[in-house]
Amino acid sequence: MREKYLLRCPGCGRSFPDRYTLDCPSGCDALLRTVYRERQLILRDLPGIFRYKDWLPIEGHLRLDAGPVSYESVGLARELGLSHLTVVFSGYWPERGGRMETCSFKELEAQPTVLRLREKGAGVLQVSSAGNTGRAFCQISGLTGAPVVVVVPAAAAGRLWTTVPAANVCLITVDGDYSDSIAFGREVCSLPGVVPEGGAKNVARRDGMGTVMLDGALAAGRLPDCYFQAVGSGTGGIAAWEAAERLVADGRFGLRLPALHLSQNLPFVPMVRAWEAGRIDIVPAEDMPDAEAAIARVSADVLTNRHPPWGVRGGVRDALAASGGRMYAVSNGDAWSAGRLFAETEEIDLDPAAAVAVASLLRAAEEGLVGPEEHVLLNVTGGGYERAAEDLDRYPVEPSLRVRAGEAFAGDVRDAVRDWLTEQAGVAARA
Ligand SMILES: Cc1ncc(COP(=O)(O)O)c(C=O)c1O
Repeated sequence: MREKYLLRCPGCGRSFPDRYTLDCPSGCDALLRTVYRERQLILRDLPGIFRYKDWLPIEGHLRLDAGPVSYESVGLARELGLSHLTVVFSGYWPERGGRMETCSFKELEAQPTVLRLREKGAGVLQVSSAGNTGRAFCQISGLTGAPVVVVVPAAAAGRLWTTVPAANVCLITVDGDYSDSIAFGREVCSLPGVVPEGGAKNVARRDGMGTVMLDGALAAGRLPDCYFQAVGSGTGGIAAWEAAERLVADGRFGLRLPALHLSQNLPFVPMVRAWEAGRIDIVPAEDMPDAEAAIARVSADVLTNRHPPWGVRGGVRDALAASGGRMYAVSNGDAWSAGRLFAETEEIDLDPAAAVAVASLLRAAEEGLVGPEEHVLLNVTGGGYERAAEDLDRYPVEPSLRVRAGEAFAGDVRDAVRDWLTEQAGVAARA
C-alpha cells in the first residue's frame, strides 16, 4: 500500500482514501477504521502523541508536548493487592510529565482531529460538548490558531476555559442539555465550510485516544490482560480495542486482546443495562428510564451520553464482546471514596469520571474479577485540576452567541455565525 493509511468499512469491507470521511460511502451502519501501512509500531522522536504518528491519520505533527503518561503504580497497586498495575494518566501532573493543561484525555482526540482537518482542507470544525471535549478543542485552537465552533449547554459554559488565549473560538451556548447542543450543532453544520467533528465516527478521535493503549503497553512491555475505563460514549473503549488489535498484529506485545472493563455512573447506566440484558440496541424505557432525573444525579456528568455508539458495527458492544469484557455500575459514593484513595496513594486529584474507573477496579479486585498477578491498565482519563489551578493561567472562553430553548438556527443567529466565518477566512488569508 502506497498511502500511509486508508479507511476501511467493517460493514462492506471496502477500503478508500480519507477525505475527512465520517461515513461509509455505501451507507453501511458501521464505524470506519484506519488501516495503516506500518504493521509494527514505530516510535518517532516527536513530542506527545506524535511519538505514535505512524498510527495516527495525519501526515505532519503539531509541536505540542501533551500525551498520555504511563507508570507502574506502587501505592494503589499495594492497596488493591495487584502486582502489575500500569496507570496511564491524561491530565496535568508536571512531575510525571503530564502536560494536558485542560486536564482530560479529550486533548488526545482534539490534537489529531484539528490536524487531520487542516491537512484535508475540509473547513471549520464544529464540536458539541458537555464540557471536557469543548475545553480541549478550545485549548488546541488557542495553541494552533485553528478556528472552531463549539456548542455547549448554557449550564456548562463555566467549564470552557483555556490556559492560553483562544481567539479563534466561536462559543455558542444553548438553553438545554447536551442533546440540545448536539441538535443545534448539527444545524450549524448546514453552513457551507462548517464540518462536524464526528464523535465516535471520527477516526482521528479514536486513534488519538488509542495512544493510551499504545503508551501503557510500551511502558509495561506487553499488552495488559485487562483495561479499565469509565465511559459515556464509549469511544475510548472502542479506541483501546482497536489499538490493542494493532498491537496483536504487531506481534511483539502478546497475542491476546485485553478484556475491556468499562464503567458508568449510577443512576445513569444505559450501556451497563443493555450489556447485562444482552441487547443489541439501547432501549430508552429499559436502559435509561427517567433519563433527565438520572443525569441530574450522577457525579460524573461527562458520562451521560444518551446516544452512545453501542450496537453499530465496530461499536462498544462489539468491543466488549470481542475482548471478553464486562461493565460496572458505580455509585457516586463509591466513586468519591475511590477518588480519595487514589489521591492518597498516587498523590494527584482525579476528574470525577476517572474516579468512577478507579471504583470499578476496586470492585474487580475485591470480587476476584482480576487476579493479583494479572497485568492491568487503568486509564485515568482526567486529573490534576488542583495543580493546574495553582500553576497555570486560566482564560474563560466567553460565549459569542446565546441561544434560547427551541430557537432555530436562522435569522440573526445564522448571520452572526456566517459573519464570524467570514472574519476567520480573512484571518486565514492574512496569515
Ligand atoms: C474525563 C473523562 N473521562 C471519561 C470520559 C468518557 O469518554 P468516552 O466515553 O468518550 O470514551 C469522558 C467524556 O467526556 C471524560 O471527559
